[in-house]
Amino acid sequence: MNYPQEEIKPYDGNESKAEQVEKMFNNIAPAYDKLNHALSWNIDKSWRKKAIALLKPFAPQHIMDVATGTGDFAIQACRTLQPEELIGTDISEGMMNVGREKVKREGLEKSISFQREDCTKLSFPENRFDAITVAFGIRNFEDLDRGLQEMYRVLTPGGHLVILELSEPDYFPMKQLYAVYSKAVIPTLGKLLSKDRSAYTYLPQSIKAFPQGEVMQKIIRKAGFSQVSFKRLTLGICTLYFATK
Ligand SMILES: C[S@@+](CC[C@H](N)C(=O)[O-])C[C@H]1O[C@@H](n2cnc3c(N)ncnc32)[C@H](O)[C@@H]1O
Repeated sequence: MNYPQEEIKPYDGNESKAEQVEKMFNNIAPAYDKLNHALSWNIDKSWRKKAIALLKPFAPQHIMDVATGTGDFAIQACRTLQPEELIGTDISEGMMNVGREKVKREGLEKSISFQREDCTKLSFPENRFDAITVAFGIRNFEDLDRGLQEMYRVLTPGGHLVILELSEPDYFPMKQLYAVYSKAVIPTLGKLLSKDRSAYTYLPQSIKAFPQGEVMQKIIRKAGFSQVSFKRLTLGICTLYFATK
């Protein structure tokens, strides 16, 4: 255990964090998209857009979307970047099944495929991808360092990593607004729509514990990445990290 969020699990019980996270996302998969867009008031779409725009100048052809979930980031990246292949990877088949249906509906099956992979032990060879994206997934890893090292290993030299992660705002008024929103609105709406209150209590707790800004920048560097930069979005409720192998 290196970081506090690695200790925070969605449920009580002895299963590992990875097992509990997989169970949680399988549970909430049918409600995830609706809840995600409702809780973020659709701002998540513009965050993904900003992240994808960073990759555009490099025209990556082999992309992996880690913790792809229901595939929103993968679909948006595929439309904008038009790569030769985009593989969405995740530990939750329930989430990816929703994604598979969406990809079919969008007619993108030729470009996007899904594969069950735990990012802390990827089955891909070295230098396999020229870009990796991760949106709102890295916070759930049982071993953050290992996950970053694995992404570094499978990226080609000069390839890019883009991470979007939720964060806690530092300043008035967003700090105070966020405190109320995360303690009252998120767990209540989460329980109502997904029937899994633990999942939406876990969400703000894991955001609070997760390394942010400069601290996270150092952790990404420690995994081997260079030119690591970050930008706070929407007054700090989300942070966008960009790094190069
Ligand atoms: C909040 S969802 C994000 C989904 C998607 N990226 C998006 O932008 O909506 C987080 C996803 O991370 C996945 N996940 C958690 N730990 C993982 C791991 N170790 N390896 C791969 N995926 C993981 C979960 O199963 C879940 O689908």
